[in-house]
Amino acid sequence: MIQIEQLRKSFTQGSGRKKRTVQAVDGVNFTAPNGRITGLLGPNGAGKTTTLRIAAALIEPDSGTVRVDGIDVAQQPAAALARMGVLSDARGLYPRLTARENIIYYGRLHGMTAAAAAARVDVLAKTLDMAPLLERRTEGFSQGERMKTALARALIHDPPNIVLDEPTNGLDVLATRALREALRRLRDDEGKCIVFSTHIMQEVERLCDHVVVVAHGRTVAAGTVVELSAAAGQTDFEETFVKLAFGAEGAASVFGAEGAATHTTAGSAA
Ligand SMILES: Nc1ncnc2c1ncn2[C@@H]1O[C@H](COP(=O)(O)OP(=O)(O)OP(=O)(O)O)[C@@H](O)[C@H]1O
Repeated sequence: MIQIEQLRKSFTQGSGRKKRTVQAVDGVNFTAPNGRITGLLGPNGAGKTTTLRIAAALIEPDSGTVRVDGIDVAQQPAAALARMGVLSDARGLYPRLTARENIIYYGRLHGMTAAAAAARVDVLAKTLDMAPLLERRTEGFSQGERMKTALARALIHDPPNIVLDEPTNGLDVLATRALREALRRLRDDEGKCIVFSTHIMQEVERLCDHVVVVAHGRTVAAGTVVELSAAAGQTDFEETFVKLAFGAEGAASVFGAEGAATHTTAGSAA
């Protein structure tokens, strides 16, 4: 289970008169239980990646907490990461290693024995339907093949929690469907807690048990697709999302989403 409470994070850019503070995350809250797929849905710049980077102990929050199975990520990052598989947008693989070698290497970094890592690769190859890829060097892999290998690598230590940042980016329809199928299997057969971020409504409608809508760095709504649509008084989920994420000015704001989704304050002159 992943619990995020009152998360805040700002970034400062430039210096002197050009100094700007971007409030990337400004009060994100949600709980992602085991055996469920939780979608973090928000427009560009809403703070999804920053939230997931904090959850994965890649950056520290200004305030707020992330707990993974009760473990505070900021206080015990290694213990939390041992219980978490993270697929970020950087899917760097070692090109000269085969898919199997790439995956096993991460298992060894997690302290697994060679035999345990090898056995786990065979299980993952079935779950992710990637057995034919295993002995190929990853150099020249397609986006879908890279994604599967990176996901297997993230899951090598059999973590109960899985965090994916925009996992379908760059995938075609078949690769996207294969990923969805794999995530459903991980939820249904292994009871994993799965959290993924996206700005694609159809992704959320097809896959998520629970949706957390993030806008302007904040959680603005949470529930099932049906609950959110009912609360917004809409039958169409795209309309629901626009209403929840952009409010009454909805459609007009969509075109200014980048600016509308963050709060910037000019810094004082040095
Ligand atoms: N390292 C950084 N330095 C400065 N600003 C940052 C940094 N990381 C993120 N931001 C800013 O914080 C805001 C939130 O960014 P974030 O990447 O978390 O949004 P997102 O919801 O993942 O967006 P997208 O869907 O476009 O990937 C954006 O305005 C972004 O420019």
